[in-house]
Amino acid sequence: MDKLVLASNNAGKLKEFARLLAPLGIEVLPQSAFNVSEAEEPHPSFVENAIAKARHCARATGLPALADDSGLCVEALGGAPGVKSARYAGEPKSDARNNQKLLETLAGQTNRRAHFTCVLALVRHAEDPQPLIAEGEWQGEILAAPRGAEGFGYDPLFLVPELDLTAAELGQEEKNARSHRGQAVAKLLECLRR
Ligand SMILES: O=P(O)(O)OP(=O)(O)OP(=O)(O)OC[C@H]1O[C@@H](n2cnc3c(O)ncnc32)[C@H](O)[C@@H]1O
Ligand SMILES: [Mg+2]
Repeated sequence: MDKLVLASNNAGKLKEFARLLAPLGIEVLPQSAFNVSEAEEPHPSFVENAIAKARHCARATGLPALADDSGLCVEALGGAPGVKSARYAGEPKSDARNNQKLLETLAGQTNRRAHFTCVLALVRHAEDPQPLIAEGEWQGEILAAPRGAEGFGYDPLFLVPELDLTAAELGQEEKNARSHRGQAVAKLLECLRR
């Protein structure tokens, strides 16, 4: 494998992957470079959606593809928004409206525990019978008001309790060192070295 396509249209994720995948030492291209259409993500689990996105991209490009399906799982909401995190407040996708809806939904709620989940799927080709899968989780709490301007998505509401900082108050290196995505990539790189 000397080239890999990132099967994501999320600018925030792509930025994080650029650093996280540097140790791979291979050419990593965004799927926008190939005009890949947006994949369907209809499944109830992160892993199924990640595989669907990776296969869609590999089919369109003829190259190995890596997809990330991720989301925020809030304990008091039974794991919601979960796989629906990107469109929690409906179409079109909007981080600002998602955060607003989360704050409103959790108003008066004392259990603020939540975690981010990331599932990565790497397929060598569209019909790969053995996708490489790697997962990561990041535990935190949902604040009552946003803090910080880094990152993307729900980062301004996601408090990392041991630091007393939100994910949006962390530099990219600091976030990558702790995040669900950082942990999943570390495991993926481990699998690839075997
Ligand atoms: O499917 P792609 O094209 O990769 O981009 P997406 O944004 O639609 O990605 P997902 O379907 O995996 O939805 C994940 C959503 O979960 C949230 N999310 C995931 N990782 C996050 C992170 O590190 N920080 C903040 N929010 C995150 C954010 O709202 C994302 O839009
Ligand atoms: Mg998506």
